[in-house]
Amino acid sequence: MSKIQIEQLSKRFVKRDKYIEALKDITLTIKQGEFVCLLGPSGCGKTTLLRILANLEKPSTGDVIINQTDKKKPLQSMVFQENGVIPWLTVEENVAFGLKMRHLSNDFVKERTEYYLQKVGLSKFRRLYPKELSGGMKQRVSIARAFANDPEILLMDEPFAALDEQNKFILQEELLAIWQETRKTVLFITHSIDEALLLSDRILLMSAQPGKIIKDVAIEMNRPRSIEKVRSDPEMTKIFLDIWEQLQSEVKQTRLK
Ligand SMILES: Nc1ncnc2c1ncn2[C@@H]1O[C@H](COP(=O)(O)OP(=O)(O)OP(=O)(O)O)[C@@H](O)[C@H]1O
Repeated sequence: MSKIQIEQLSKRFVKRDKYIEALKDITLTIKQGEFVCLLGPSGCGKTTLLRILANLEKPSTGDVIINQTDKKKPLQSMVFQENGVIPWLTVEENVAFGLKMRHLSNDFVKERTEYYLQKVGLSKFRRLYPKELSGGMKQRVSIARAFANDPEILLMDEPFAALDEQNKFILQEELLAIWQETRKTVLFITHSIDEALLLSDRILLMSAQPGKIIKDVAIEMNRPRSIEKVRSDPEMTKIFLDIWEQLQSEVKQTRLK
């Protein structure tokens, strides 16, 4: 069943007296429960596409349809690279925030909050404020909140980009464990091919500006995956090199513009 349908989408921005063609003719279907990573050179329009899906930006032309199965659920939740937590709320209050806004029963909010705090290993830090947390802990709060909201789709914009390698691997595996349980439809932006290979059912590669989808690769490796398995698998190495070459050529084009 299709969860997200994008038809002939283009986006132009006006900057001073010039047009910037950020996205061009994007047509795409994402299935219910699919984990899709979006890769592409800097400035190719990845965040713009995510913002359109989050209804923070309107397409210039074309349509976006998110297939809503439950009207009581939010359509989407977003996780950003940084600053996604509310500084004056505790860890627990941050995770519960979306649920409280929907006026759900206190017992339900408490149970869901507790569940996701445990999933990301933050139960004993529940009373801390964001300024008392490390970068990795803050991202865990954002992930817990996004999943606790139980949205129709999850939009993640380089959520691990600011973390050190070790923390990144741990959070990637935690995210996969929660995703495998919930089977949310996820659209995840990354600059890392390794990250995309580890996480995705499918990788979409975008061209240099104006952003178009130039490659759509199914990643069929069995789950659960680990970075060690991904790096030692010959098929994954082949896909890595293929995407690497194409990405390099798109990055070079960006530099020539
Ligand atoms: N509100 C805006 N007004 C004008 N131009 C914009 C606006 N938002 C984005 N752009 C332009 O649209 C293009 C795509 O930007 P976007 O942030 O979507 O790219 P990106 O692929 O996410 O980049 P990065 O990988 O560096 O985060 C860029 O040229 C950017 O300058």
